[in-house]
Amino acid sequence: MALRMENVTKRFGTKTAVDQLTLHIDSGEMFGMLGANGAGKTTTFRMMIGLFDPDDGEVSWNEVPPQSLNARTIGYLPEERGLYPKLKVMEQMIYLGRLRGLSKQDAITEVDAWLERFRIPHYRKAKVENLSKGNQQKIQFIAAVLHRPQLLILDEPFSGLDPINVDVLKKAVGKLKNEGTTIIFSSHDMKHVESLCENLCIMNEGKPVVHGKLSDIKRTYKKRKLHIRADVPLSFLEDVDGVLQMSVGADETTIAIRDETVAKNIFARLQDIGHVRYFSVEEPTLHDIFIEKVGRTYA
Ligand SMILES: Nc1ncnc2c1ncn2[C@@H]1O[C@H](COP(=O)(O)OP(=O)(O)OP(=O)(O)O)[C@@H](O)[C@H]1O
Repeated sequence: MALRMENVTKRFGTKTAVDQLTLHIDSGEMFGMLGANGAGKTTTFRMMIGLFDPDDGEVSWNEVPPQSLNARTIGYLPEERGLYPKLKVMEQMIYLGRLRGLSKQDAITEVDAWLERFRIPHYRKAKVENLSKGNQQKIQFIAAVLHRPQLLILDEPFSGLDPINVDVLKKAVGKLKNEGTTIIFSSHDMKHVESLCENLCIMNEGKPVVHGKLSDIKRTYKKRKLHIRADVPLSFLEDVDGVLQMSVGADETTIAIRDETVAKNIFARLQDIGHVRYFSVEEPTLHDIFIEKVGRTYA
C-alpha cells in the first residue's frame, strides 16, 4: 500500500473537517475523491502532502510521513490556483522546478515538452496574467508535474475547463498513470471519476460514505432503471412489486426498480403481452449512488 491514511481526523475549532478517515491507495493507482462542497476533500489532500498535521491518526507515503518526504516525491495542484500573474511562464516554471530540486536545464526541458504536448509552446515567454483561464490551468498542471512526482494530487483539475481542454488534461493524466504515477484527484463531475478511476471514495461531512472499487460499488447498489419501448400502454406495470417510480415519455417508459429480480418479473410479464420493441436494464450511475448516499440534489 503506497499511501496510507489511518483513522485520520482534522478539526478546525469545533468543526470536524475530516472524521476518522482511513484510505489505502496502491502505487500506480488512479483514485477519485467525490463529495459535496465542504465534505473535507481539500483538507484530506492537505494532510496527504503534509501541509496540515492531523489531530488524530497517521498519514504516510511508502511508510514515510509527508513532512519527511523529498521535495520531488509529491506533486500538488491546489484548488486555489497559485501562479504569479506578473511572471513569465518559463521563468516561473524554472523557479518552481528549482524549489523541487531540478536543475535549470532539466526544468526547461521538462516544461518545453509539456508546453508542446499541450500545444502552447508560444506561451513560453508570456506573462501568466495574459493567458486564458484554461491555459493558466494547464500551466498550473505543469507546475505540479514538472519534477515527475511519484504521487500526484489534483484538487479539481477539470473545473473551469472547456470540453476540449478537459480531454487534453485527461490524456495527460492518463499518460502519467501509464508511466506509474499514483494519482489522486477530486472532482464535482462524476463522469470524470467514472471514466478515469477504478477506485474512489465519496465523502460526506468528513466521513467516507462510499469507498472501494467502482465496479464493486455499482454491483452492491441494487437499484436499477429500466427503459422500455412498446406499442401497448405500460401503466399496469406501476402495480408490480418493487417498482419505485415510473415516468412515461413519448416513446420510452423509464422505471426505477428495487433490484434486478423486479426486472426479470417485468420482462416475463411483457413477454406474455408482446409488442415490446426495446427493453434494457441500466446500471446505476455514480450520480445515482452519490445522490442516494449524500442525500441531496447535486449536479
Ligand atoms: N483553514 C480552515 N479553517 C477553518 N475551517 C476550515 C479550514 N479549511 C477547511 N475548513 C472547513 O472544513 C470543512 C471541509 O472543507 P474542505 O475545503 O476540506 O472541503 P472540500 O470537500 O474540499 O470542499 P469543496 O468541494 O467546496 O472544495 C468545511 O466546513 C470548511 O469550511
